[in-house]
Amino acid sequence: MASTAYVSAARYGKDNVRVLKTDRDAATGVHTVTEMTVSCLLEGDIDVSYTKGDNSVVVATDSIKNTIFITAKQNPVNPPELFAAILGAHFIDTYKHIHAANVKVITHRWTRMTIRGKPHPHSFLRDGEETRNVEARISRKDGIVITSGIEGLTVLKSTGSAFHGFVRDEYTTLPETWDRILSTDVDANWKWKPFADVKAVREAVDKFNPAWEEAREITLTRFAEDESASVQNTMYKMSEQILAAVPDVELVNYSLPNKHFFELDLSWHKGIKNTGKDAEVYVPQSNPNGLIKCEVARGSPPSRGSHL
Ligand SMILES: O=c1[nH]c(=O)c2[nH]c(=O)[nH]c2[nH]1
Repeated sequence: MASTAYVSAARYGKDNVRVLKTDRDAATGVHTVTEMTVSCLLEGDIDVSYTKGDNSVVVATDSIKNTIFITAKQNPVNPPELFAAILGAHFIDTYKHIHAANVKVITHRWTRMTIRGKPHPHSFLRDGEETRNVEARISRKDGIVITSGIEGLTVLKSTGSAFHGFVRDEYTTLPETWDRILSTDVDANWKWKPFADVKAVREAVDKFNPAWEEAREITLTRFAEDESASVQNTMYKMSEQILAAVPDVELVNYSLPNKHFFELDLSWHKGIKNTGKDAEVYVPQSNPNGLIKCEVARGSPPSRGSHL
């Protein structure tokens, strides 16, 4: 049968590779731990593995998993941006027919314990489900493109958030509010200007941790201090400030669920006042939730042309 189909895109590899690396300072006895979940998907001249069952082009996903462990043993895993670049570059440097590697590194929190008022040398706690994420695409054609981010940082403020002036029509039931609870799980990322190769990433190595700290600090400070007109407006201010603080970043993205807390009318019970300025007991909603996203770039918007 003449073929009427072809592989228009393909990638494969190992996902959810869990790795823990310890660093033991011999002089001080202080340990540091890094726990990561790694994904590594390859692209290249691999179509025949799909179309003909020809496995001669397949680097087994099991070998990709082994390579992740060996790369973690032989290289620093901090900052994760450098680790991701080194890991991805290995595949295009080692296999001529592999043209790109897509690496994702999720770093989980293990924060040093404070015991009897002192930082403990080898005990850690999981202080929240927040992760530090890196996605890197390492390709022959485009060099190394890295996006760093924060995910799962859950925050709430009990005032300093309003939402009014929105479209009111025959579909609208939501009352305007000048004071509401605002809560979200922060998913933010910042895309770096492309790097030519691993050497260029090494030269930028001191920029990654401060950028993550800045982005996290800006997110928390803006969230706390902004007299929020909407999730949209608050997230834009955060993005703008990250672009200003980190010159090598070209794009900032936020994706924020609006986790609603409904007021509860309790007036049916002995006339209890629990709405408006008397609201104290709220009902947290699991779903549905708002979902507000934006991407913010440097400079001025391109002209969008006429909509006429
Ligand atoms: O900050 C908000 N943005 C919205 O777009 C929106 N829509 C809504 O119902 N509540 C909110 N809150």
